[in-house]
Amino acid sequence: MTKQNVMMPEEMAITAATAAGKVANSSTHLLFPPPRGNSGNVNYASYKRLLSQLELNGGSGRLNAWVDSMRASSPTHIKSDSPLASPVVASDDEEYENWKKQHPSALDMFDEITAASKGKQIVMFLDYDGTLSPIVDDPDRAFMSDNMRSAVREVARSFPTAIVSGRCRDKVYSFVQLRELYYAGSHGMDIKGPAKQPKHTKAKANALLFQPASEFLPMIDAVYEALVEKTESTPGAKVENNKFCVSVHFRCVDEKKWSALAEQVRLVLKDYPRLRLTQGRKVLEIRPTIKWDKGKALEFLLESLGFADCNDVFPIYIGDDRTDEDAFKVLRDRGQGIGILVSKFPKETSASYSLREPAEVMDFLHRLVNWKRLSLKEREKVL
Ligand SMILES: O=P(O)(O)OC[C@H]1O[C@H](O[C@H]2O[C@H](CO)[C@@H](O)[C@H](O)[C@H]2O)[C@H](O)[C@@H](O)[C@@H]1O
Repeated sequence: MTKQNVMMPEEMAITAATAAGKVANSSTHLLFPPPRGNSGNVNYASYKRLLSQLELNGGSGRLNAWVDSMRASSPTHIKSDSPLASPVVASDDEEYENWKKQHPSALDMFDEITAASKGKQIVMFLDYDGTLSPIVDDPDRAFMSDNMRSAVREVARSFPTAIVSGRCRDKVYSFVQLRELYYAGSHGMDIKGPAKQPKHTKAKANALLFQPASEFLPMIDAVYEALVEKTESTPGAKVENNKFCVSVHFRCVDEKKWSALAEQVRLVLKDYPRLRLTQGRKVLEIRPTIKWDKGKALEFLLESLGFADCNDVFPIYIGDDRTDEDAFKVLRDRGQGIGILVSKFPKETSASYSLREPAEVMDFLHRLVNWKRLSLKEREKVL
C-alpha cells in the first residue's frame, strides 16, 4: 500500500472530529502533542491541521479530540494500534536517525555547543520529570538518583541553574533537595531564588519570589477538589494539586476508561472558563489562562539574574515535554543559547539538539562541568 492511496490517519481523525459536530463553547484549550509518525514532517503537518480544524470548530467534537490526544501522548502507544499511527512502514531506528539529522545529539555535538558558548555565561535550565528523573507510574515516587543530584549540584557550582517544572515548587524541591538552585514550579508560575545568590550572576542578592497567578489560588483549590470528587470512580486516575495548576494523570487508567475520564474533566472545567487545559505525558494539565509559561519563566529568570538584553549569556534549556516547547521557542526566537529535547522518539520541537533519556542528560551535565574546570585551568595557565 503506498502513501498516496491511503487517507492519512490524522485526516481520518479530522473527518471524525468534524463529523462529530457536537457544540462546545468553553474557552478551554487543548494543546496536542503531535503523534510520532513514520513519514517525518507529513504526520506533524497533518496533525497541526487537525488541531486548527478543531479550534476553528470552536472545539467541535472536542471529547473525541481529547481522547485522541490522550492516545497521542504516548509514542509507544501510537506505534502499536492507534488509529493515529501511520500506515507507512519505516523502522523506528531509521525514523529516529532521520529526525536526529535535524536535532543532533547534544553529546555528539558537545564541542560545537561549548564553542558557541565561548565568552558567554552559561545559565542552565532543567525540567524535572522525564529529564532529571525517569518517568514512573506513581508521580509521588518520581525520585531522582543520588548520582543525578550530584551532577546537578556540580552544575550549579559552575553555572547559575534553575529547575523549571510543572510540579508544585515545594514538591519538586522535595525531590531535588538542592538549596543553591532557582526553582520555577507550576509551569513557571511560582519562582523562587536560592537564599544565597550564586557568585556567577550579575544579580543583586535579594530573596526572589514571583507568583504571577496568585489570584487563581482559590480557584485552583476548588477545581482540584471538584476533580478529585468527579474522577474517584475512575480506577487509576490521580489528581495532583500543583498549587497554581492541577494535573489529572491517566497513565494507570485502562484505555477503555479514557473517554469517561475526559468527560469527567470536561464537566468540571465547563464551570471554569478562566482555566485552560494542556497536555503532557499521560497527564491532563489544568492551568490559568494567563499568558505565562515556562518560556516566560526563562526570560524572567534571565532578567532576575542580570542578563536582560545581554549578548554575553548562553542559556541551555533541557526538557522532555510539550510545556518545555515554550522555553525552546523563546531561545530560538532570541537566537540565544540552545534547547535540548529529551526524547527516544521523533517529535516536532523547537529544540535544536536532543538527548535520549535522563542518563544521557547526566552525561551531558558531567561533561559540561569537566569542560568548565578544564577551561578555568587553561585560563589560569595563560595568566
Ligand atoms: O514539567 P515537568 O517537571 O516535566 O512536570 C510535568 C508533569 O510531571 C509529572 O508527571 C509526569 O511524570 C510522572 C512521574 O514520572 C508520570 O507518572 C506522569 O505520567 C508524567 O506526566 C507530574 O506528576 C505532573 O504534575 C507534571 O505536570
